[in-house]
Amino acid sequence: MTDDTDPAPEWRNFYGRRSGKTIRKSQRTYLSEDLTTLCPAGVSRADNPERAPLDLTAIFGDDRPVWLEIGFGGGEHMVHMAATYPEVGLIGCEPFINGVAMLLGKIRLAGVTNLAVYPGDARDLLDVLPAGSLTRAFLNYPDPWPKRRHHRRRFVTQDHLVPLARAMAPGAEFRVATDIPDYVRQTLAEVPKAGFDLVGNGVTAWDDWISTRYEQKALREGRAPHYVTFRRR
Ligand SMILES: C[S@@+](CC[C@H](N)C(=O)[O-])C[C@H]1O[C@@H](n2cnc3c(N)ncnc32)[C@H](O)[C@@H]1O
Repeated sequence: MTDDTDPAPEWRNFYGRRSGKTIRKSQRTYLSEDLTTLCPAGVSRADNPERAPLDLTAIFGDDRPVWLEIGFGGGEHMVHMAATYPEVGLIGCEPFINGVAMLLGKIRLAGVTNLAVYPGDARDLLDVLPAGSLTRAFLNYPDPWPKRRHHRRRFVTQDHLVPLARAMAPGAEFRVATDIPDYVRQTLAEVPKAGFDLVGNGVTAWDDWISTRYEQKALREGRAPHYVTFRRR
């Protein structure tokens, strides 16, 4: 199949450039068949240059609570949350196209319908989420950027946290899981500055947690998980 006949060539081209990876034919099928319905219109800058807020009621079909997962990786946590909380709408973003394809496969297997997917950068999505629209957000094993000169690329910087705080309702919960002690340090220093209070910081997972691919890798390599919880002021 050539680019000209692919029903969703723009996604393949976009991610081909970003990740430098080839998308397998089976994954391409998921992308073209499922992403069309799961990806809300109006998130990308090309689609929505004015950055008008998304209509979450139209996306989920009613006024249900909406939760966000940033960087869902292979999607196991996102599908688990969607299945555990069918009364909630889950919106997730992930720029790694093979991760998006894995999520789409898991959505098919689980038969969950309360999800929306943005195959791109969290900042694009945060820009267009209505103010105060989220009641929970998950940041599971964000890219660690271990070198000191790269710490400013971490998600837990004000460039990301201020838009996240704007999108979250007062009292909303923000969960961060990481295996990197210096990431915990930066999280504890930066997240409260953006308008959150720390409500939990431990090595015991949340009751409804499901271990992710990245957590399994960390455990195999001998790194201990940290589970940090904040509440939006
Ligand atoms: C270390 S992986 C963890 C994946 C998954 N959450 C897990 O626990 O297995 C970090 C993920 O964050 C994604 N990511 C990095 N920057 C991002 C951004 N700006 N917006 C959304 N996702 C991002 C990466 O593509 C990657 O899949």
